Amino acid sequence: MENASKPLLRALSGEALWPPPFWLMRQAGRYLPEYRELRAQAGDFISLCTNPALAAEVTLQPLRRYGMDGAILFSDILMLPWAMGQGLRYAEGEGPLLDPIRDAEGLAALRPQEMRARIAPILETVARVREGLAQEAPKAALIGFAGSPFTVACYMVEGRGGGEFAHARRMAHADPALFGKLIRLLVDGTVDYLLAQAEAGAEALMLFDSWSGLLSPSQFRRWSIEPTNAIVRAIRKVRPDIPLIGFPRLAGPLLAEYAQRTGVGTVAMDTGMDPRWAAANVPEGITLQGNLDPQAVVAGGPSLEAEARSILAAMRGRPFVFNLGHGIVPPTPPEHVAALARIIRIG
Ligand SMILES: Cc1c2[nH]c(c1CCC(=O)O)Cc1[nH]c(c(CCC(=O)O)c1C)Cc1[nH]c(c(CCC(=O)O)c1C)Cc1[nH]c(c(C)c1CCC(=O)O)C2
Repeated sequence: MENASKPLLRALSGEALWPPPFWLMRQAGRYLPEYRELRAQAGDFISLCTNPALAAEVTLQPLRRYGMDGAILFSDILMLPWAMGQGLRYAEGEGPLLDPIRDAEGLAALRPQEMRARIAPILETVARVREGLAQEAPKAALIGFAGSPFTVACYMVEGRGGGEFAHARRMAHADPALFGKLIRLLVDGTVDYLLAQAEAGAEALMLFDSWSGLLSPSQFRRWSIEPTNAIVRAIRKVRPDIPLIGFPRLAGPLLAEYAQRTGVGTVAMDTGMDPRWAAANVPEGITLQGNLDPQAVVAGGPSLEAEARSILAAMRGRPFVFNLGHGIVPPTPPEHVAALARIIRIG
């Protein structure tokens, strides 16, 4: 299927379509009973991410219910440090736990040379999802992804989420040489990883910088914009036309500078971003994506409808992809997602 006939790829390449194409961050996951069933079969989360048959199935589940325009590879941003040899587990109710890297020895213990072999099952998932889409949803496009270096470094240094990543942010100030070395390792690893996903069949690539909004403006430029730009330039050399989406969550007004300077063709807006401000301050040629509050989807009803319509109205006439401002949360009733899909499709 040509790019030209896939609405998501057209919008990501700068076309204003109405109604806009949509997909939802974390569209595969615990809010779906069919996900919980396969997750239980797989055992732990890493086993699910490294089982191509199950991971491909989970990727396709939300499209069967809701007909999104995009499927996002079922994996996790922390599979990259895992593939580089960092200890990782997902504890029930605690989220990811990693063996923290706090010094040069910890960094030296990583084995980036093993990465390619360890991501093989994830690339196999990509290939299977492409086949599945060709069969079941030929107009939907496959999005590959990675975390941005800063956000992945936050988890690698801290060892866990749930706080404000004080150790990682402190290391960035106190030992920028060491933190910079970690960031460079992640830039190179992320370029390899994303190009491998593209080679395996991913049609667009997204970089999640979920925690870049914790940085001061100068640190944001150094640890979010610059590494993202390095990744974009390296990918463009090999894949000049593949759509790239950047998500600098909580960046506030720095979203405009991120859009101008990273080179991504699409920026994803978080829940707190005013779409009208973004429309006025992000260059016209850049596609916007977002940004419905995931809690509005949990609530459903008139508030869901009013919020969705207000985003649609603000984005009319612009290259735009409807999405949430952050991932779907587990308590979301599946029928509210169906209601949202109907609202978007009416435009
Ligand atoms: C920061 C981050 C992570 N992972 C991700 C981010 C960036 C986006 C964001 O800010 O949310 C990205 C991610 N994680 C997952 C996907 C898969 C594709 C999809 O969006 O459907 C994607 C794109 C699956 C997942 N990643 C995780 C799950 C839940 C695992 C389970 O089934 O128990 C899923 C479906 C686990 C995870 N993974 C991560 C955390 C903090 C957690 C625990 C919290 C939680 O459970 O939601 C790290």
